[in-house]
Amino acid sequence: MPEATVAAQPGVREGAALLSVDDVSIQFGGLKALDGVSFDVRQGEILSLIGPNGAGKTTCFNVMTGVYQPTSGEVRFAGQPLGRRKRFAITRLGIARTFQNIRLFGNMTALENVLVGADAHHRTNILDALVRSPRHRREEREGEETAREVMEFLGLEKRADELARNLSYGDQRRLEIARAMATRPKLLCLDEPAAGFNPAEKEQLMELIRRIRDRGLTVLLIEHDMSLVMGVSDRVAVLEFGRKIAEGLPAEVRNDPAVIAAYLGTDADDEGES
Ligand SMILES: Nc1ncnc2c1ncn2[C@@H]1O[C@H](COP(=O)(O)OP(=O)(O)OP(=O)(O)O)[C@@H](O)[C@H]1O
Repeated sequence: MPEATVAAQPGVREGAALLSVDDVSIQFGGLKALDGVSFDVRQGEILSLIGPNGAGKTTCFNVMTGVYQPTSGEVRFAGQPLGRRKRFAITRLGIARTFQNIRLFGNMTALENVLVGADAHHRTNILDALVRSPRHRREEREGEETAREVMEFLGLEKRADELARNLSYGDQRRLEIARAMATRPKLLCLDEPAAGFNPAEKEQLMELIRRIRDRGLTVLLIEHDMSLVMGVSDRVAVLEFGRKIAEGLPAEVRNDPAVIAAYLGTDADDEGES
């Protein structure tokens, strides 16, 4: 993969805020899905966003990726307000995400799915594509290079020519991550990547998330599986009913009475593991 893919955001030093969610609220009819939420995702960290069902975690991702506009407050990426940028513009800025429910193109090959991600940075237009201009051919070549490198990183290189729908569940989940990584993000947002995984697969996923961070990416994780969250996160932020109720190191958060109460008084370890 080209060096720029893995480089840290220029001008953002390790540990400084890469993404800032600043007093963000969003209302759906009578429901405040997010209510004055603020937190930073620091350059180079793995931050987990946790909370009971309906707490607002996915809504937060949707606000960060241009799916929804906040009713008030602001999201800044590398110091720039996202404003009313559309999804593709936010992808180009360097934020990529996966979805809670797998969203692949089932009738396309694994490689073609990843190429969709790699295309995010293409500058050529339809005319370039029609006449197969040199720039278009160069972008295609670079896109394929990036896609194949990312697939290899995720151990999917042998699946490149298989239809996405024929891949195992675990490989489909990894393919989603590959597609997001092929957009060459600085911040990778993973929405419940361990859903449906057995303990061995969760271990592998933890290892993968660390390797992704070691490539220079910053990772924001939504996850219900507490052993994974506690095992992989540098810091954890907790939402409940659209409000942030805690933020800190994993050990601090797991012992926070408000967090324990939010998980209905059950041991946080039990959440999501049923
Ligand atoms: N487009 C929408 N229109 C109306 N309500 C919405 C919309 N999107 C989310 N909500 C509501 O906002 C609240 C927060 O939802 P969200 O999906 O962000 O929660 P979550 O923390 O991701 O939950 P889960 O862990 O179950 O995925 C929920 O009450 C949900 O029903």
